[in-house]
Amino acid sequence: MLTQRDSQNRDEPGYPLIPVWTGEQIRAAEKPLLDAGEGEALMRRASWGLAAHILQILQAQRGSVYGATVVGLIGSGNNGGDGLYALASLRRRGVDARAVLLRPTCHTQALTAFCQAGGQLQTTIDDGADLILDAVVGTGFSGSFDAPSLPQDSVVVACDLPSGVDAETGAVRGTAIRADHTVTFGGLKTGLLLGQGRAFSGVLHTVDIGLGAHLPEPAGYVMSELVDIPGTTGGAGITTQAGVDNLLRFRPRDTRRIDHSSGSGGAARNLAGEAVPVLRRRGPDADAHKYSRGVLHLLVGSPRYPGAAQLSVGAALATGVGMAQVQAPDAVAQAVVNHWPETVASDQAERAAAMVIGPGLGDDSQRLAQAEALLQQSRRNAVPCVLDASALELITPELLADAGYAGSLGKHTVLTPHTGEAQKLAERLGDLQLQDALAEQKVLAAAPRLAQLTGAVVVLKGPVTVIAAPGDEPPLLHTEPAPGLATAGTGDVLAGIIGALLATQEESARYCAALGVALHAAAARRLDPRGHGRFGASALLGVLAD
Ligand SMILES: NC(=O)C1=CN([C@@H]2O[C@H](COP(=O)(O)OP(=O)(O)OC[C@H]3O[C@@H](n4cnc5c(N)ncnc54)[C@H](O)[C@@H]3O)[C@@H](O)[C@H]2O)[C@@H](O)CC1
Ligand SMILES: Nc1ncnc2c1ncn2[C@@H]1O[C@H](COP(=O)(O)OP(=O)(O)O)[C@@H](O)[C@H]1O
Repeated sequence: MLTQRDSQNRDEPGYPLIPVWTGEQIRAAEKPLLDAGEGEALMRRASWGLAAHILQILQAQRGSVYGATVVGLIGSGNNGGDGLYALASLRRRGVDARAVLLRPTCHTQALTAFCQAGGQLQTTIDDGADLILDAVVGTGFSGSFDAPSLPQDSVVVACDLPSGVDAETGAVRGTAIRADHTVTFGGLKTGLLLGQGRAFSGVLHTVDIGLGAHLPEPAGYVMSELVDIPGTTGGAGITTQAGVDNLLRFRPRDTRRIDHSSGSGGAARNLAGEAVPVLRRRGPDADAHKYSRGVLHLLVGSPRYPGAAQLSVGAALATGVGMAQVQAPDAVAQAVVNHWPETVASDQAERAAAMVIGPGLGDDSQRLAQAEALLQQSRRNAVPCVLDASALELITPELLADAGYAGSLGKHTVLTPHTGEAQKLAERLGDLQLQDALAEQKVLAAAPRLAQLTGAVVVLKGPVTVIAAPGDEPPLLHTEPAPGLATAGTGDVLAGIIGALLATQEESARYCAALGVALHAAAARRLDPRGHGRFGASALLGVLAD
């Protein structure tokens, strides 16, 4: 039976978590199967899935597959083998599939299968091809890649990973082939979502090649921007072909197509019927009052940056709190109250269920002293707290070493640095491992390291945002593009959103931080679905409540 709360939540968008692995993890999962002599079977499954996706793409593009021209660019390893087997399958469906061998050697059995299906080798890449298949190099990529030039008008499909993209970091080494679609095997790879990998991969499709039980704990979970789609979600440890495709293809504007009336009390499920974790905001209890719902205390703004206070308070109100109270110099507090009359100006944080410390404090020494005192109060009483912007400068080796706190800020504290702020923190804490990870743009390593060093939840912000908690829970990633967020003040909005969630949700700080990041980006994508970036941070406030 559904409770009143469940029925409210069913209308609330949720963000299913999809597991992702590094290329090395996928290769390690394949190893026992390869050792058991199943390599050929894996390759057949991969290539069959690849061909099936190419047929769908051709069908959508041309209205039919018969007579379509596909040119495969074939490398020397198993990636090329997958490509050749897929081309052989396509020929059997009436596709004019040809191959260009880009290296002196290739997978011999796959070449034989291609030739037996009537395939011809050629030395040039035709201008008129409907589709180019990039099967030059996949997870075995080393060194640097020199991408061939491709005809402008052909759709490009990458086999497993666009050639030239690092399977772990998404970095392009040399030049890479830019794909419109990537069909990847065994599970989503981090390199398809991080760095330049996201832009080079196009639409992602996955093919389940039966690695299931061999897959290790994921390197992280990517938050999908979706509501419930019963039966179509890729779950932990299982990546389902239809599931992940649907998840990654859906966009917020498509949500009207999703049937809220069917389903299972709001839980997303994978094709095996298993529940997958979904991040979802809860509304207030019917019998809540403002104090039980949660008071958020914000120490924000300074004479130099009064606007930051307006943004973070406005974001907290639009996200939903029992009460927002602002601690700021009189003129700043007055401006906030004039703009948001429901706000209470207060220098006392006694009733606070959560705090936001930092947006707009700048280098105002008086404000920073107040911030330090409030941080100590949060620490003493374990009050959930967001530390943002210049409040991050309060984190020093001495603060962490403070007796009684075991070298930790505590899992109730959320730090929200962008990579520049994280770099400064790394230097202040003297941690070379973190400095190196940041310098190499290895955000999936950097965020957990900072969480480990501080004992706090870390939101490492950027085009891809990584949320990591101390301990062994895998990091969460937000990768859906929202380039318009690269504008002043959006970080202040994020701090207010996360603060409101900490004050009102019965969930961990890690959960609230991740949900806040998803709500923030979803608001930007609703406001600016095409990514034109023609909005300022304050416009986000108007769409946060949607
Ligand atoms: N291992 C397996 O059993 C399976 C592997 N699969 C496929 O196999 C791929 C991995 O296969 P491999 O381990 O053979 O590796 P790849 O085929 O990805 O790459 C290795 C080959 O590419 C060449 N190469 C490396 N760096 C290069 C560069 N910078 N420029 C040009 N050529 C370069 C190497 O000389 C080597 O021959 C996966 O991406 C996937 O497509 C799938 O068939 C599923 C099963
Ligand atoms: N190119 C981008 N794509 C998506 N999100 C971005 C991009 N650049 C910045 N962001 C997001 O915008 C916000 C900026 O925060 P921050 O740098 O603290 O801004 P400010 O201090 O001006 O408020 C973060 O949430 C970050 O993840």
